Amino acid sequence: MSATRSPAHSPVCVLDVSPVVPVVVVEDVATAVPLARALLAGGIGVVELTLRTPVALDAVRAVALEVPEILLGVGTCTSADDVARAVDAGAQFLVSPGTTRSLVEAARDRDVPLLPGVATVSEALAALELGIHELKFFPAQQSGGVPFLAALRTVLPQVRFCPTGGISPATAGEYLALSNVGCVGGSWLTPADALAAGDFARVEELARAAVALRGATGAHG
Ligand SMILES: O=C[C@H](O)COP(=O)(O)O
Ligand SMILES: CC(=O)C(=O)O
Repeated sequence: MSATRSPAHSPVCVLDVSPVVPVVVVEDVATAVPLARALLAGGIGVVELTLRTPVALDAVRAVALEVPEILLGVGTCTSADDVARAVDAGAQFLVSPGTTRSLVEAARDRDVPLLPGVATVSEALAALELGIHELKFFPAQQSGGVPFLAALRTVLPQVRFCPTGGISPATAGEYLALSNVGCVGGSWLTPADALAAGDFARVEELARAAVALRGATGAHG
């Protein structure tokens, strides 16, 4: 089954949909649709389903068909084959922990935005050379966190980031207050225990709290 969905127009809109992009590891395909609906109910209009489990592509297909209102990303794309499989399953944008020319070209061939990861200035420069200005900063907390991104504002003002990795509700606001951060990524909105227990009310509640982070960050620094 190949889902047909409109691709997101550019990674710019991916960074602007929500203060937090939920990064989800789906262990049981039956949780995919209810978790996507819970995120939407809590005010989060985007989800990144990672290619880290055997059921991941089935989950993407299910959400693409049954929750068309949510902007659907597929993460942990590490090869051109992953890109093809993700787009065939219904991905509207793609996320990768790193940046390679083959990933960028594969995504462009399919006309689907890619949010590729970088963790150093040289990697960010290489991405700029490939024409990409919207980047994932991964793993964010482990790679220098807020001070690193703050330092980049002066030397790479043309780049905007979605920091992901090790971010929590307690630290997300510091990232969101930076002018070069569009949104943050994190797995805390869809905890494994809540998904296993079918506790989608908790997912909705976590989504609601994540939406409120934007208002709590104040002016961009
Ligand atoms: O693998 C890391 C994910 O992209 C983010 O996960 P985390 O929010 O649990 O650090
Ligand atoms: C972590 C990350 O960047 C991904 O799963 O795509």
